[in-house]
Amino acid sequence: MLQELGVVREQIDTIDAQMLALLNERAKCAQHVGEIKAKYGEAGHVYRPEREAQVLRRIQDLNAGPLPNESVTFFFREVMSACLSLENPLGVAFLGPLGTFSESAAVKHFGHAARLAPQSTIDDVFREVESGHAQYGVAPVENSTEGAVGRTLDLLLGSSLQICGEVVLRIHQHLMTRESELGHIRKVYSHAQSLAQCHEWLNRSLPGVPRISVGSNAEAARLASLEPGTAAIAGEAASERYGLPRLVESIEDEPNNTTRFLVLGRHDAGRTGSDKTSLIMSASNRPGAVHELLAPLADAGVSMNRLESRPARAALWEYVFYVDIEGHRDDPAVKTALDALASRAAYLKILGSYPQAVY
Ligand SMILES: O=C(O)C(=O)C[C@]1(C(=O)O)C=C[C@@H](O)C=C1
Repeated sequence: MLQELGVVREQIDTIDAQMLALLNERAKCAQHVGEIKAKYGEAGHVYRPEREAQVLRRIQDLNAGPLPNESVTFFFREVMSACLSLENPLGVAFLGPLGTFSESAAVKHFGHAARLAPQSTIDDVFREVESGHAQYGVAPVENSTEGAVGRTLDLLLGSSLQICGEVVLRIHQHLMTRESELGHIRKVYSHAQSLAQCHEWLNRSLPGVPRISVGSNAEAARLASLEPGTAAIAGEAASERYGLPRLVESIEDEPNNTTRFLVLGRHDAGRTGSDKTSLIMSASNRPGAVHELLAPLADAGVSMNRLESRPARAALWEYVFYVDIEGHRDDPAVKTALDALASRAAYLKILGSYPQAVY
């Protein structure tokens, strides 16, 4: 056996050396790209969301296995993250603390070479990017079970920031504890939203055990790592951050639980052919107004992915509508629809066009 293993390990060593040489070749190309951008006065636009989406989609198309698309996508994202950091490391603000799902979303999108800056509120995430302290921000916008994140929607209304990307994260909640059996757990810590997402599992598996709601999942994991007889419900990032073993994995009641995050910056993204555009509109308060407002989309053959209404904060209009449409604002059909919307809507704000999330 040892001889057979030795032969294959030698092959692996040779391949690793080739991969290393190729990775550094690629990194030199990225440095060269950086020099070209600087020469044409675009040094500030190092991060190119449309290019990254194209690279990842192409890799998925080329992938012949046995590695699954999820693994090769993760790997190439990290490669781009490292290459980009040679051009100019990115500062990315997100809703902290470290160990939350927002951190996982930021890492999933920007890779480990980005300089992550945890913030205490979604308002601070916006502020950090608006002030230029961070180049980009990551903010949750909707969860498949809990619905819209109202604060993010409200801030988009008044902010000058643009949406340049989206991240879709599968939310897996794990029960983590230093205890070896469920029977030893006398208290469960978690964020209220995570407790709600695991409500049925808790009723079934830990009946009568008090559930304590705390500020974040990461805080729950920190407490459970210190206090014997307790557990936390949190994601993988928290379990790794606090070295807390996962006793039962994926305990969320809804197996397709996902959260969508927006990537915010001071520019949006170029066209990739598989894009989204986000808008805010308001209609006057009379019967049929909303239907009339949305008609230009159907007329131009543009699909709507999402429609969310929020009470307007200024009493000028009763409601504002957050609309996601398929396509880029430079696509002819989208352009036609946006021109028609601009002439009908009492208020129209284009939040940005950006590549659809690459999973
Ligand atoms: O193509 C570019 O513009 C690059 O800067 C190179 C590269 C890459 O590594 O492929 C790196 C960062 C950008 O966000 C996109 C792509």
